Amino acid sequence: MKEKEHVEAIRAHIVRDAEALRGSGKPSNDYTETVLTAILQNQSRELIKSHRQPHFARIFFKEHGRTVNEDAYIGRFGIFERETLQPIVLDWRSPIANLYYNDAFENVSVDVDPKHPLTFDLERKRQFEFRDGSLEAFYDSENGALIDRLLLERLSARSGDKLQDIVETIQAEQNRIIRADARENMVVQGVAGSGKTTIALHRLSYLAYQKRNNAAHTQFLVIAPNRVFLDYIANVLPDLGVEGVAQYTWEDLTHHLLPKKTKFASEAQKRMLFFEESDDAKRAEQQIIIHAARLRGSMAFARLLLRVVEKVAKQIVPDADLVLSPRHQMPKEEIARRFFDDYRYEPYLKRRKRLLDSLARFAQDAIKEEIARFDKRLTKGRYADSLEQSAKIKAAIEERYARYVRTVKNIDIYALYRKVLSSENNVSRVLAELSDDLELNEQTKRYVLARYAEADRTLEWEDSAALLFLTRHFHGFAADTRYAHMIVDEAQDLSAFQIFVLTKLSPNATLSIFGDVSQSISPYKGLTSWDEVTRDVFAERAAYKTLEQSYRSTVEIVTFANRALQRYQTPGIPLAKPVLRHGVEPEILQTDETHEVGALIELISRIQSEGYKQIAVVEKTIAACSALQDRLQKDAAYTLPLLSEKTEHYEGGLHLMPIYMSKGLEFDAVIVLNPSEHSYDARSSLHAKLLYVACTRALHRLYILQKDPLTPLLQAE
Ligand SMILES: Nc1ncnc2c1ncn2[C@@H]1O[C@H](COP(=O)(O)OP(=O)(O)OP(=O)(O)O)[C@@H](O)[C@H]1O
Repeated sequence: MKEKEHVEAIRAHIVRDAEALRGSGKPSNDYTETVLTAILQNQSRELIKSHRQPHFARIFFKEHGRTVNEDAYIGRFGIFERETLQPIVLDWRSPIANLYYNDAFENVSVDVDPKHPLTFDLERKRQFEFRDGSLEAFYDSENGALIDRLLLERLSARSGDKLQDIVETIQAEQNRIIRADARENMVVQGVAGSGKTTIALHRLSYLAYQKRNNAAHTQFLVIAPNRVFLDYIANVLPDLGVEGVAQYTWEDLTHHLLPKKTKFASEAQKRMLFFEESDDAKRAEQQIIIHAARLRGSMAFARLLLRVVEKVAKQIVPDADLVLSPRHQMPKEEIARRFFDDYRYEPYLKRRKRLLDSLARFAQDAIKEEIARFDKRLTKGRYADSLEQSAKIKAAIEERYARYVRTVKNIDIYALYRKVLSSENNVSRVLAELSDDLELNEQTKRYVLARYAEADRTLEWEDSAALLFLTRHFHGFAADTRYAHMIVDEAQDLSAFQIFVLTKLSPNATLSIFGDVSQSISPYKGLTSWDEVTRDVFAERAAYKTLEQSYRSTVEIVTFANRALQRYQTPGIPLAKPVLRHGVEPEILQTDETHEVGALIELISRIQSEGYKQIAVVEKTIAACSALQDRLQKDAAYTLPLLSEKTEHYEGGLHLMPIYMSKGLEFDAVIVLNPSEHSYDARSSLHAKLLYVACTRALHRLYILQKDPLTPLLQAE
C-alpha cells in the first residue's frame, strides 16, 4: 500500500476506535473500574492526538535466526487492532522502536523481553514529513546520514518560546539515558544545550509508558530551578502523554515539607556581593560565605546531623520508670522498647506522641483500677467519703503522670539546628573534613558561630537541606510525597546534602539528576563537581553519564561561548561540541554611553524584522537591569519587560533579564550588554561561567553590544 493511503487507513482506524472508546468507561465507585476508565480515556486522548500525524518513522528489519523481513511504523503513541492486539503503529517508547534511535544498523540488541533480549539487523529507516496534517514526503536512510539531515532541519526551525518534544530526532546517546533502567539512580553531566531538560522529560514519559498499567507506580516529581522555568517546560509532558507530574522548585518543596512556615533570607544581597565589583576585603568575605555554604551543603554535615539526631532521640525517653501507684508501674525498659521497637517506622516526634498516648491510657486504667479497688473496701453508707477519696486517688495519679510526662522531652528542630551550629566543636569538625586551609576554616567558624548564636537571625536557603533532614527524622514528610521516580534539573545549583534529602523523600524512589557544573553560577551554593554526589550520596551506586554534543546553538555561537569557558574548564568536564549547524558569526557592535539606548532599540528592531520573536537582552545583575529599564523609559519611552524571580508566568517574547534568570531557557537571539573587562573580570571563573551561560542561550543569533573595552574572557586567544 502506498504510504499516503496507509496514513488514511490508519486515520480511518483511529476514527472508528475513538468512536468505540467514547461510550466505554463510566463513573464508578469501584477502584478497578475507575482505573480502567482512566486508561480508556487516556487511550482515547492519545488516538485523537495521533490523528494529525499517526507516525513519523518506519523501520525495516530482520530478527537474527528468522528468515522473514519485518517492518514497523513508529509514532508518538501506539495504535493497535483492538481485537487481535496487532500493532498498527508502535509507540516511540516501545522496545522495538529502539531500533530507530540506535545508531548501529547491525546486531542491535533489544530487550523486547528483558530476560531474552533479541538481536536485529536493520535494513532501512524511513522518515516522514507531514505538513499541516498532510503527508508531504518520506526519505529513506541506510546509514544514518538522513537522521542528521532531519535533526539539522528541526534545530534550524526551532524557536525558543517553549521547550518541545524531540521524539523524531532523539540521538543515540540521549536515547540510552531516556531508556536507562528505572531502578537505577543516574547522574547526567551534559554541556549547555545537550538536551538535558528535554531528555529528562522524555525519560519520565518513557517510565510512565513502562508502568502504564500500574497507577501506583507512576507518581513522578520534577525539581526545577524556578517558576519561569516550570512554565517554559509546561507543554512537553502533556504532549508526550504524561499528566499529573508534581513539579516543584526547591523553595516550594521546602515550604511544603517543613513543619511550619519558615522565612528564608532572599539571595539578592548575596548575589550583589558576588556579582558586583570586588576588592580584596570583599573577596575575603566571599570566600568565607562560600565555605560556610559548603559546610551546610556537605555530606560531612549530614553525617554530623545524623549523629546528633540519634543522640537527641535517646534523650526523648526518660531514664526513669513511670510509677503511678504501687500496682501501676511501667519500667523504663518497657517505655524504651515501645519507643524504639514498636514504633520504629515512625519519625521521632510521632513516636513521642504515640508513646504519650499509650502512657495516658495506662494512667487512665490506673485511675479506674485504683478507685475500683478502694470502692470494694468501703463499707455501706460512706458514699461521701468515697467521692472525696476517688478524687484524691485520681489527682495523685494524674500528678505523678504529669510529672513524668514533663520529662518526655520535646524537640524543636529549629532550636536544635541552631544549637548544632553554635557548637564550636561541631563546626570545627565539619570544616576540618572539608578543607586543610586552617585560616579559612577559623574565619568561617567564627562567621558561623556568630550567625547561629542569635536565635532570631533569619535562616538562609543554605539551611534548608539540614532543616528538611531534621524534619524527616522528627516529624516525617507529608504522605503526598511518595514518588516512584524524581527528576532533578539544573542540579548543579543544589548541594550534595540537598540531593541526599531528595533521596529520602520516598522510600523506594530513584532519581535522575541532570546538570552542568560549567554552569554553576551561584558560588554560594551548588556543586563544583559531581564527586560528592556520586561518592557520598549514592555510594558509587549511581550511573554517571555525560553528554558532550550541544544541539541548541550554531557552531559559531558554541565556539564563541567556549572562549569564555576554556580558561576555567572544570577538570574532567569537556567543552561543548556543536552539532554541525552553521549560522551567522556572533556580532560585536560598538557604541558609547550617549548612543547605547538608541543602538539597543535599533538592534532589537533589526532582529525582530528578521522574524525572530524570542529575544533576551542580558545584563549581569538585576540592579543593572533596573537601571537600563529606567534609562530606556526616560530617554526613549521604550518599555523592555523584565524577567526576574518575581515573574509568575512566562510566555516567551522579548525580555530583559539578569543572566542567572536565563539559565535553562533558550532564545532565538541573545544580546549581551557591555561585557567589559571591568564588569567581567578575566581572573574570575564565576564571570567566565556567567558569560558562557548567557551566550549558550542563543539558538540562532548572538550579539554583544559594547561601549567599554571587551573583557578578555570573550576575546579570541
Ligand atoms: N535530539 C534532538 N533533536 C532535536 N532537538 C534537540 C535534540 N536534543 C536537544 N535538542 C534541542 O536543543 C535545545 C537544548 O535542549 P535543552 O534545553 O533540553 O538542553 P540543556 O542541556 O538542558 O541545556 P542548558 O543546560 O544549556 O540549559 C532545545 O531546543 C532542544 O529542543
